[in-house]
Amino acid sequence: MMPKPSHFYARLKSSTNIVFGRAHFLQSFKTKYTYRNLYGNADLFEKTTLKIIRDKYEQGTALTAVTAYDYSSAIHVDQADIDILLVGDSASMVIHGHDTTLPITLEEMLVHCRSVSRGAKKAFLVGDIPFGSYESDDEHLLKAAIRILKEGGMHAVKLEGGGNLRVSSVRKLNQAGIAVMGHIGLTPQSVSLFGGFRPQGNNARAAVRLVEQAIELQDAGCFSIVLECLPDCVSAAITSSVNIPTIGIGAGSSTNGQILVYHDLLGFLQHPHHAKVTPKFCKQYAQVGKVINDAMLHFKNDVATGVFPGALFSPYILKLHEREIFVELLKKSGYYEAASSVEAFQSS
Ligand SMILES: Nc1nc(=O)c2c([nH]1)NC[C@@H]1CN(c3ccc(C(=O)N[C@@H](CCC(=O)O)C(=O)O)cc3)CN21
Ligand SMILES: CC(C)C(=O)C(=O)O
Ligand SMILES: [Mg+2]
Repeated sequence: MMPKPSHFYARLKSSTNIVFGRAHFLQSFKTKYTYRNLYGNADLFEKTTLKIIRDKYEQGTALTAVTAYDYSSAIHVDQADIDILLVGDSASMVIHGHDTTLPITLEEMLVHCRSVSRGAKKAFLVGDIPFGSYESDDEHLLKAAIRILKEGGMHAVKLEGGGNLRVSSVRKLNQAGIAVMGHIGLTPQSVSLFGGFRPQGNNARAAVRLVEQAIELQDAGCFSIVLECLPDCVSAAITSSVNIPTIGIGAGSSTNGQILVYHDLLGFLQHPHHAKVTPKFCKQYAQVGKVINDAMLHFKNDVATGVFPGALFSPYILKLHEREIFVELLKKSGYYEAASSVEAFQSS
């Protein structure tokens, strides 16, 4: 049961120091009422906090992360107890069919976030801040991030890149109470600058810069960092330099966790267009695209040959008595063709 508002004020009033009073109030609120009061199910809430990620990291358990873009994919990811579910701006490519992640809008991302948050009950939900939402000013970024949490139902946001501007953005987001995941290495939103989806950290100076960026992002308050398309030894250097979990994609085995795009992991996209954007570091754990193609052809063939739906998949029945009246009524109204088609049906 939620405490009545009068309890809040009584407790606050009775404290001599308002700062102490607030801390005391929060502590006693937490222990006395537990999160069950706020979220309905304390077990589920516990599982969705950052704590589980932190605990796994500290225990040395590898973290798993997968992207999802809608309700049904979110359920699949969630049911497998994947730790982190990322609503990636890769949706721009795998869902919307663009060649890069640049065109997807904040509004489109929010649709994906809302859909995913309805399906996922356990995973920690992270939403990518799309290109164009943080390049101009922090005000803009803050508004986008707040919408991703408030309207999209995410638990945290992810933003790409390092350097002074990003570090200051991460600080501002943290000040606003928003958990941030960093993302360095191949940051697809910089495809224009990179001139393609080019692997990063392939010379010593660039590799050192990445280590520095990771440390800066950690110090700014990121709870985790995605490392994309880096040599294994560069990921290892980064991972050992920070005390927050690194999550790799095409970044070798030395990170604290791995992330893959849903469709890549499932071998969803067998279409030639996707062959060109399914990176070579993706392991396909199934050939779902082939399963879909085969099912489509099977359905088409069944309809063409009359196998589907057949009696088995035609569940709605007019009882014999009603059918006879139906025929009579049709005849009375002069619908002779309709009547004989019902009769033919009866005799078949
Ligand atoms: N389906 C999908 N999977 C992803 O992992 C993914 C996306 N889409 N979209 C957003 C980014 C883009 N990513 C990519 C895309 C292509 C390569 C790739 O093929 N790189 C080549 C070099 C290409 C070049 O030099 O132009 C490579 O050799 O790694 C890598 C990462 C990773 N992300
Ligand atoms: C590949 C992951 C890390 C991502 O940012 C995305 O899917 O958008
Ligand atoms: Mg992304």
